[in-house]
Amino acid sequence: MALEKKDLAMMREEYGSRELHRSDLSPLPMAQFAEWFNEAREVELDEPNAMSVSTIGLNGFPTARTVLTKFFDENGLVFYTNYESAKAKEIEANPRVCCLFTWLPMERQVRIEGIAEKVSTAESLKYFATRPRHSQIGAWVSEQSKVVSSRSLLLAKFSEMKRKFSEGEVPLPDFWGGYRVRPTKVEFWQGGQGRLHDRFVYDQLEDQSWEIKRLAP
Ligand SMILES: Cc1cc2nc3c(=O)[nH]c(=O)nc-3n(C[C@H](O)[C@H](O)[C@H](O)COP(=O)(O)O)c2cc1C
Repeated sequence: MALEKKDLAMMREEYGSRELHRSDLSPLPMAQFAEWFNEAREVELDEPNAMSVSTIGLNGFPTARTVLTKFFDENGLVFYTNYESAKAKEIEANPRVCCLFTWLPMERQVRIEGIAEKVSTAESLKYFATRPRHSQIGAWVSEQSKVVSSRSLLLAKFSEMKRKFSEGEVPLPDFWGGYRVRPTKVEFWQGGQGRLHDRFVYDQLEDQSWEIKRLAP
């Protein structure tokens, strides 16, 4: 059912359930991220590890898609994908990416700009081994981002791969693996009353230390 334009314009939430003060912040952005991420898990948000990753398309337009973060630490965030997908080609041409987490029930957003690089095969293998078997086979089946004439073709290829790998472990495809996004700039946004939101940005300096600044909402 289509919303009246008027109704859509009236859709708004009042924020302000929490505040973010400079004194709350960890000196390191990924430590601060860990704190917020753990809080998102504690309140049982749906898929808090889902993030939108933006790349610069080969045509110059920015482009974005959702992926799942499977690991993070002080060195950055890791997600897994097909190394021949559109995003992979874009990262190869320009490794500058932006990751966005939107945790609406907590009135929070985290924006992470950084440089994407492939993780080692050993790291991808370690993660691949933990995936359910059908997901491992799925990685072999999908030529991600390419045009496919029908779903039945995909299903036929899935059956073929299932037969091929009917015994033993499913090997890691050489066209599949992880990217680590090493942050260079991280912004934490906490919704505030009267749209006076709290925003703090961590900028990485040349000596690798981090400078924290409050931004106007
Ligand atoms: C909730 C959610 C999680 C997703 N997780 C992944 C993921 O971890 N890795 C991945 O390659 N694609 C994932 N996708 C699919 C991507 O959004 C995207 O369609 C796909 O990676 C192809 O993107 P590309 O053509 O820009 O390379 C996910 C989609 C959604 C909605």
